[in-house]
Amino acid sequence: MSKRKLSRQQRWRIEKIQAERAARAARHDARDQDKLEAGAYGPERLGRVIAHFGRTLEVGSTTEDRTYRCHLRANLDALVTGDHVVWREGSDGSGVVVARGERDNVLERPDARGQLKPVAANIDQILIVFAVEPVAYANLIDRYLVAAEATGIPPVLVLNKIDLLPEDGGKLHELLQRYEMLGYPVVTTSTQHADGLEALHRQLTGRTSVFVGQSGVGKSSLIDRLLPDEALRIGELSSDSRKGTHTTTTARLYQLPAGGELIDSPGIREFGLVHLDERQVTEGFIEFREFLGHCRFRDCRHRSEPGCALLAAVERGAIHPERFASYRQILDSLDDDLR
Ligand SMILES: Nc1nc2c(ncn2[C@@H]2O[C@H](COP(=O)(O)OP(=O)(O)OP(=O)(O)O)[C@@H](O)[C@H]2O)c(=O)[nH]1
Ligand SMILES: [Zn+2]
Repeated sequence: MSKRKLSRQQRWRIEKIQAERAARAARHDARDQDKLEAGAYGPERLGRVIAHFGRTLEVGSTTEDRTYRCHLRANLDALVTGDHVVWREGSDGSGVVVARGERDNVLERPDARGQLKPVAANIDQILIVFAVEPVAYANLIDRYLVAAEATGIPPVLVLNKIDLLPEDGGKLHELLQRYEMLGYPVVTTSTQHADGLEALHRQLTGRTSVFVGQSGVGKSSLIDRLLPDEALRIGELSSDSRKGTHTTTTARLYQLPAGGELIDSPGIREFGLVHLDERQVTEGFIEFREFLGHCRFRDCRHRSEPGCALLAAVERGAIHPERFASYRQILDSLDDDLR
């Protein structure tokens, strides 16, 4: 609803609620300040945000295998799952977060009003899961790759359900080779073999990862196998859901038994289907980069312009024609979005 359409009474109510909130936060903060000064909080410690519910955070300790419920000082901006923080433990076992570490990167998602909101931070790799069945389309993989490139977080391709591959590997082998030649790591998995996740374990160890991909490719199945303490995981989710309607969709950080972390939420899994602009799409095709800026016209849109460096590269085989077709297709879909 636009601001103009609010009645005076509605506006007054909203202002009153906001003022009450601010007053409450200030009271909290004054209390914190008193407690901090009185030494009711322990020394500063490092931690990482495991999950958050508004200004209440679950913070993982870097030195112990447990988490602490913390709140956030009023002078700090909202934190997201994966943020590194400095926090202090209170005498009652809860804590207060006093500072946020620099973010390496942040993953954003549009909220209900279409505005981008951060959902997770400090991610080392985006695992783009696709499968033998439902069959992986190059264009969809490219779309995920472009979205990943726009975040600056390195993508990894995970081909799941390789137990369903025909003997000769079919057309998928060719496709995988294309991405490997571009420099993208490719991992193949199957949740149906005892050792089907070995390569994936290696890729995940020591890093913070997120899984994204189309419905039905096996993300849940993979994550269930990676986090064998499933009962615990589901328990956590259901206890969260009792606290409110939106909490189940907030991202959560899981410790992988072999080392490394996984950040997961339904919103993160859908990543890739976000809106991108033309420049992001063009730069998201990494093999195009060396040709950009070399077209005859500075504002070349690489359609049919004479002297286009991209078209020339396709012509002499330096850019794969299917990748270029995919590029065009993604750009056309952006035009549709605008209509
Ligand atoms: N043959 C085979 N089937 C698999 C494999 N991994 C998952 N599946 C099956 O694929 C189907 C979809 O798996 P899910 O794990 O629900 O897929 P998802 O990506 O989480 O799907 P959404 O929850 O819709 O996003 C299920 O019937 C799984 O049993 C695999 O490696 N091989
Ligand atoms: Zn051009």
